[in-house]
Amino acid sequence: MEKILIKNGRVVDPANYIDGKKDILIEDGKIKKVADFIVEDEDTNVIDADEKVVMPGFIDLHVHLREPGFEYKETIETGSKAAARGGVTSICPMPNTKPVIDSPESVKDLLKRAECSPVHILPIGACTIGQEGKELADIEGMKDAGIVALSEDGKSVMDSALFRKSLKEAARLDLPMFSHCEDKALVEGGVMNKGQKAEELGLPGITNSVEDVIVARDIIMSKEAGNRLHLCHCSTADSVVLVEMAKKQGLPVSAEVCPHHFTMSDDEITEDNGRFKMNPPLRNREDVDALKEGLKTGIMEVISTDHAPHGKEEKDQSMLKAPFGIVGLETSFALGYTELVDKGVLTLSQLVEKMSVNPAKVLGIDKGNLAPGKAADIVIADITKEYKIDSSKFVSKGKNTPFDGKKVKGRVITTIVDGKIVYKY
Ligand SMILES: NC(=O)N[C@@H](CC(=O)O)C(=O)O
Ligand SMILES: [Zn+2]
Ligand SMILES: [Zn+2]
Repeated sequence: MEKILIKNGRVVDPANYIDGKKDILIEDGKIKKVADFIVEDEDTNVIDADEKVVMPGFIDLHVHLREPGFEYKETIETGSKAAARGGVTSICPMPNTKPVIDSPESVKDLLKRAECSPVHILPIGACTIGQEGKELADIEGMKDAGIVALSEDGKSVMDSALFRKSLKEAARLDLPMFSHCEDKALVEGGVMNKGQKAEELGLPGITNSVEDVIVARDIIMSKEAGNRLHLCHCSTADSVVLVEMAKKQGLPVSAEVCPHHFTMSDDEITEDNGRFKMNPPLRNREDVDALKEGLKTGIMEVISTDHAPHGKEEKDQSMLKAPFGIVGLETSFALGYTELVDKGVLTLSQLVEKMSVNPAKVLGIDKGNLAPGKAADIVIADITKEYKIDSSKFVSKGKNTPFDGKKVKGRVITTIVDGKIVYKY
């Protein structure tokens, strides 16, 4: 296998308290050496990373790949290539495909399909059969087949007694539960955040309580069941309050924030168009500020995208009709760098913690770390030059983003997975 030497880059590796100029030698898919100066052999591929940052590859805990069943929106191939383009070296696909990933056979089928992927694919299994919320799935069988977490994402398991059963299985099998928090009955047809903007556009609103009551329920129920809980796409100020409360009690609770929720508030929605529609919705400024503060203080530990590709026709219509969801794999680092690091909310090292180190901790996997001996999952990025997000360049089939044309900094230049270059700008 090719030897790679990454020279002169600013290595940002918070797991090893490193933020400074280093060379990294990669051999046999692993990190061989990290030092101030490494001399290359003749047969080494040297990557000049001068003025670039070198980080552990990002791990995205929340991605929708749409295969099987909705290949017109995305396939495993296009979604995983989008990940590579975004510097994301491991992705966790959610089970809301058709059929749903709810059995050992469907997990095995997914992993077989995933052989085409340039990045690691770590599947998530559904809590209930068909995500119908009626009957518990074969969780143990799915664990044996290779799932890394459980989630009913797309909805909550609204039957609390059934949810308790899945939490107990999660605890028994040591699988984290990834909760999509949404009280279905409270949605009442809402399509965007309830507030002045929704009124202006004449659209039905989604209140914060839709999320908050299930965040509270899931924390309380996980405390009783003894499972690890990871709260998906937190969007409200009170989610942050509740996560802080759980942490103060020492509960194994983690929470993620998606780039769109810390980048944009509902007052920035310019028109009634599906590209502004996702679940949970873009919230108000106070919520956005609370999420940023939560990221800064460390209450919110993970940034993941909830990459949710949809077809052009589906999305290019009123929010009343368009499906929920926006893409994120190819813009997450740029939005994180631009909105959080460049604006002084986080250091670059803290951003890497939230995109690489902490997601690995949530899963309990040995990644997000550039020490010698570790797998060489690495991203090299340029954080100096400003550019505009251009959705027509996305390799994802989904072009549905509200950030087209947005000026950002933070461009992924090279992505390496297990010592192999899988993307080059
Ligand atoms: N986030 C979304 O708006 N949509 C997701 C489902 C989900 O993450 O809940 C999807 O699968 O499209
Ligand atoms: Zn969700
Ligand atoms: Zn999702």
